[in-house]
Amino acid sequence: MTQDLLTAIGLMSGTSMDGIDVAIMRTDGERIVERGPFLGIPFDPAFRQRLKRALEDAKTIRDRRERPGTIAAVERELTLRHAAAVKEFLDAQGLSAEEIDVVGFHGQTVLHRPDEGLTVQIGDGSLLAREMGIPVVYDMRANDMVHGGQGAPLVPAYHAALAAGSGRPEETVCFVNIGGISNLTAIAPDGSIRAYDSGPGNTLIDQWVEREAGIPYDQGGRIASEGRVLEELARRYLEHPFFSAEKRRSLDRNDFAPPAPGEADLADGARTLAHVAAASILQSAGHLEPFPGLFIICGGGRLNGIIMDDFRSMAGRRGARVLSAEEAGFDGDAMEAEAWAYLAVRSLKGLPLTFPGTTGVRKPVSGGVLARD
Ligand SMILES: Nc1ncnc2c1ncn2[C@@H]1O[C@H](COP(=O)(O)OP(=O)(O)OP(=O)(O)O)[C@@H](O)[C@H]1O
Ligand SMILES: CC(=O)N[C@H]1[C@@H]2OC[C@@H](O2)[C@@H](O)[C@@H]1O[C@H](C)C(=O)O
Repeated sequence: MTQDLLTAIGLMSGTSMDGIDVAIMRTDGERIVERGPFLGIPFDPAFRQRLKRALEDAKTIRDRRERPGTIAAVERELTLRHAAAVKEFLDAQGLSAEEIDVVGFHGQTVLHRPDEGLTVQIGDGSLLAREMGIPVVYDMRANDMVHGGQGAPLVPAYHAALAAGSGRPEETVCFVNIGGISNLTAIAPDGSIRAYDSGPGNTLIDQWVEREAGIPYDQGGRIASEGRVLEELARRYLEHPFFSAEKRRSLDRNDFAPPAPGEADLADGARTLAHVAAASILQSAGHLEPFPGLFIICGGGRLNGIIMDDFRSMAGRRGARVLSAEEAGFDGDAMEAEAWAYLAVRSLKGLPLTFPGTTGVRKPVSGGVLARD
């Protein structure tokens, strides 16, 4: 593996627990030479329930190698599902395993407590490498934490590469990923990066509509479009100490809880939580100096029209433009999986994955564990 340009597959299963994203790219770990096709494979409801159970079981973990309760079995199943996803992707693209240099494997975050220096992503990198016959880089967050970082977000190095490939901007450009949790990366014209988690993204909406209506998410924001914002409830979320703290900290899915039953009807709850998702990004972007001129919105939340409308009008009042990833020439579904492909190549080359301006790590550090096939 001495050649400069590598072909890498990235695998992401994010905090929404909606499925496995597969992307492919060619890169030298600095420039993105080519972004390829993308495949999203949803989890069936029964497996999502097993993942949720694993998140519950993870609450007792004190050492990141522990696998209490159902976790060991779920980790194996998750890994085999990733191997099957790669096979499906390769078959669909007419590619063979020999044509892939490396796979970047995120795994599933089951616990994230940056204040205790603890982050756990389940996923057996060695098993995945053996199943696929391709080397795997996994566990990319741990080394950052060892060096005083928050262990997240890791996508910013990739956002910076995308921005660098789009020419020199004259204003601060801010990538926003609205996944289960939202995070942002601001890239100044001089190339400097600031990044951090910005608040709850879709996770509250997903948990709310699942509990109230038995559906996994509010498609297009249609339920929200029939409701109104409950100001009291919204304020309770937006006054959370996370937004006003001196130090930016990364979030766990459980840092915010959905409204209690009876606090809102279905539509008003969905509308209020969509407003909270948009307003939290704006509140968090308020820590940036100068305020960005352009926001590029990625992740599943960009498909919720109410979040987008709210965010457009709030950012517009601050004089900023808002584009979806696609409007900016990127693929908003594939971006995180692409990032894991990019980071895997950086890891192989010993390049930094995180920086003081992204995770608060003491110095730029690489990371990840290499499992050979
Ligand atoms: N068509 C749609 N309309 C509205 N919301 C959608 C749509 N499609 C996806 N979403 C939302 O996006 C979520 C998935 O987003 P994404 O895949 O970016 O998150 P993730 O990668 O799991 O999370 P994270 O980035 O926090 O790790 C879904 O759970 C849902 O809430
Ligand atoms: C611990 C963990 O898995 N964090 C996720 C989560 O989902 C979004 C946000 O919170 C971000 O910090 C991170 O994922 C993205 C992919 C990242 O590390 O950049």
